[in-house]
Amino acid sequence: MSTAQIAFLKGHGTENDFVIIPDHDGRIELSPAAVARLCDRRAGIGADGVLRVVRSAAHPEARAMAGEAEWFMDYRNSDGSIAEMCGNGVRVFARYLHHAGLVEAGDLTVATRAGLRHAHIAKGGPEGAAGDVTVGMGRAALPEGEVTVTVDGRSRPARNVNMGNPHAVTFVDDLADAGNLFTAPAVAPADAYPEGANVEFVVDRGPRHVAMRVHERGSGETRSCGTGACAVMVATARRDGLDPAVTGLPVTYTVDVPGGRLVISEAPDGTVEMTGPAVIVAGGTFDPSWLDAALA
Ligand SMILES: N[C@@H](CCC[C@H](N)C(=O)O)C(=O)O
Repeated sequence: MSTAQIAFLKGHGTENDFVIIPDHDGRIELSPAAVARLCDRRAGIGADGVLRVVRSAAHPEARAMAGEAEWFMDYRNSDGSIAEMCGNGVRVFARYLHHAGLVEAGDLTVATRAGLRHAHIAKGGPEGAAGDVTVGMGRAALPEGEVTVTVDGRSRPARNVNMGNPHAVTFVDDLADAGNLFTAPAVAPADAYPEGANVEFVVDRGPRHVAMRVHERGSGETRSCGTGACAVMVATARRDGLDPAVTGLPVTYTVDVPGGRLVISEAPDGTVEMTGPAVIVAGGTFDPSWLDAALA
């Protein structure tokens, strides 16, 4: 790492928060330990994850998408691990691009490890309020097979949903039943999730309205998870006997998370779309030698 100061911003989507590192030409090497230190809420900047903003053409994993998406979202969990996809991250990534003057409000396409994601940045409201960002999240895959989630010695059936990344969705009577989500709930069988799982606990709030808590793989309990909320929407719709591919009608749910509210729809072609807020709250610089010293 060079000794030049590194610029960062801090942003969140329904309080799923990120350190954003603009690295347009792909010059910054972020080791897992450096990511974990940046995300440390006491010894670092503090976040659920890192969004490195790189031109697709400058990143080997995204070069093939450069013709369709100028920007690649290099997402990392707070423990430094890499995940395929981050739904709130795409909204905050789009907000950053707009905030930095790199894109106009309206439609844009973002390259991610799960492929291309199409987003729409709504024009801001009155008095400078930021508009919501909508993201096309692709289709949910629903692998067959029984899955269980165990908390405090009690096992519950769960639905295996893949939104580009893996989720186990289970229904509870009370969100407190999820217990302490700082540690990962046990999910079985292990071979249903060879790469680990994000685990969502869901309660009903009303017609087509649920609330959830989540333990995120690689980040612990977070205040929101966009892919998790989409997995919850699809699992809840199927539990409610609703499948847009069968009825030919789209279905929409409101999903409350501890950090806010997301609105999620599934279309008859199976594509899932999520709308919610995305905010940039601060920016600054850090000296990379701080990371080196901290990690030495
Ligand atoms: N917070 C994210 C999901 C981030 C990735 C996840 N922890 C994983 O490892 O799959 C979201 O908003 O989707």
